[in-house]
Amino acid sequence: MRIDIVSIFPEYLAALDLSLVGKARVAGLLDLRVHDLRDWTADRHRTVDDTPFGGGAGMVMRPDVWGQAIDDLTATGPAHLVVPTPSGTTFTQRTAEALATEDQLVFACGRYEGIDARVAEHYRAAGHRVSELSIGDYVLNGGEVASLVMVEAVARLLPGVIGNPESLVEESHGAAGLLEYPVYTKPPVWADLEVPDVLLSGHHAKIRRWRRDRALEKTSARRPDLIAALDASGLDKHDRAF
Ligand SMILES: Nc1cc(-c2cccs2)n[nH]1
Repeated sequence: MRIDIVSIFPEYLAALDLSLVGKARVAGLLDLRVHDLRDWTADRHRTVDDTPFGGGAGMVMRPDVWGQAIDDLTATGPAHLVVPTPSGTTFTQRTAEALATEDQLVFACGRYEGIDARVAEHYRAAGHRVSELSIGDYVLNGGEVASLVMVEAVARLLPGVIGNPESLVEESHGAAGLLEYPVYTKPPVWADLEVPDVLLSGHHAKIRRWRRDRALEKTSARRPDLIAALDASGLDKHDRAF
């Protein structure tokens, strides 16, 4: 997969050189390129924004500069344009799974009051998939942090990026559709707190059952909406024996 991220603060994306995503890039599992939007400006001041038509506070990012950048970056084939915005549809694990199947993602990091609406409109009309996505109901100063979140969530789903793909099933919001059970490691007693006996029993069926029960318990308590979704998908009732 190729991922292009365009920003007026490309250094904000330096975190993608580190850890899991950084290693995946070095290993050639992910072709990730970060670009400075101002490289596509034509004026001396490298202008990327202007005042909003219709008035109002702040500045809007120009469509012509974004058009130059996105045209260049999508010249090799169909790409999925991702525009982080607080007014977008909610980015979830399902969204990450869908994006992870794409050949190319282009993240357009908006600043100021946003990107001229014609950019998304133009690329939809040109046949590109365009997703305006929110990572939550709060407002950031720009799309860079949201892009970091989404790129990490997508990259870790790519083949070979994480060591044990089985762990993707049982993690929160994974294929099981539940929040993750509580985990423990050495020492067996810490701050006068012991590890649940079942986890020391070596009885794998009981451990599996205990973990499922704790995952169902936690999900019911914290995210009843996820339980409702599971019910709708046919969660076996006795499966809730906790
Ligand atoms: N979820 C979310 C996205 C954003 C922004 C994206 C671009 C500018 S602000 N804020 N909150």
